[in-house]
Amino acid sequence: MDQAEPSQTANCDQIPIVDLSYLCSPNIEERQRLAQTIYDACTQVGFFYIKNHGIPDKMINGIHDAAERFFALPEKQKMDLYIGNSQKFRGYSPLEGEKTTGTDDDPISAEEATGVLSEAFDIGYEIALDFRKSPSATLGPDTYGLYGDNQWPDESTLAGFKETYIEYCATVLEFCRQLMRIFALALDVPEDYFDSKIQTPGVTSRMMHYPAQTVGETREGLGAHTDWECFTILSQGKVPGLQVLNHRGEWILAPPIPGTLVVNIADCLSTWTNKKFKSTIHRVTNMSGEERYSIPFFFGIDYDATVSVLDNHTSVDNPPCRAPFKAGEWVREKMSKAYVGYEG
Ligand SMILES: O=C(O)CCC(=O)C(=O)O
Ligand SMILES: [Fe+2]
Repeated sequence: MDQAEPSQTANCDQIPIVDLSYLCSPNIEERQRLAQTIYDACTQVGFFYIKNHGIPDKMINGIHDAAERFFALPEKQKMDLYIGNSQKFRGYSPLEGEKTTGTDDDPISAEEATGVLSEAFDIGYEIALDFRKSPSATLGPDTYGLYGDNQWPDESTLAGFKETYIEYCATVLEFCRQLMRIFALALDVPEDYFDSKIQTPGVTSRMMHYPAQTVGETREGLGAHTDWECFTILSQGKVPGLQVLNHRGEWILAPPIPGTLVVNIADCLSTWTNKKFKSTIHRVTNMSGEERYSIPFFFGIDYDATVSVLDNHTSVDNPPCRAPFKAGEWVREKMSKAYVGYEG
């Protein structure tokens, strides 16, 4: 892993903490200052903790309780929601259901891919988790087969589970739209630059459960990877396990810090910036001796929208790193590789 390209490693020994108090400040200078801090974190590290983010503790605790209740269900009940039954990669993925497939520069072939030491429950964008959509709205075209059709446990199995998860996602989704405006400022484009591209955003969230690893265990909780969308908002609960690759090829720890969430830049936003923002490689190894639960929320632009390197981030000496592509095409291809064994 010491061969990774600079845009995928953190240039630091520690993950910075960013105070988001001014995220929605009416004062543009305060927003600009925050944008500069975020620019520095994204160009040097690709990961940062956020505090004063406005997502209530009660909601975060509620979603972790829901995750613990979900994973405590008998395997049979979880398998009723098996992700392999979904055309859209939604549902329950049992222990070792997902494979470590490596990164673009350091891929692991399907034959050599090992199962991860975690189980997960995945959902994607649906109308109910978007405060901006009326409950009677319907989903538009689904060119890439990634919107809607979540597999939810019944109320009789897990009372309140769906409502809790939907409310959490709706709140985080709105927060992400706001964060996208600060990223626009940080990238020196109009603050509303991305607004038209996040009408029906490409969103996935997952609950994850990592059993405590024992000494000598060679499987990882989650293998080294970059995320695929624009950025990720991660709630880690209380148990450490997340590690981030730095420029010296060392895995630095990103333990939970009370009152914070973690943000990391993912491939699509890194591409918009011609890789100036790092999509940093990370992994999870749970050596804590305790069960670990985390809730990543992956935020991307509308699947039908095009990711295209920003003109003001290219020059004759620094041409676009990639030709424009549809967000949905990229995400679908990545998902098909990670969930080896079925096509979705
Ligand atoms: O569980 C974590 O802390 C990180 C999970 C993660 O990196 C992912 O799901 O992409
Ligand atoms: Fe990740």
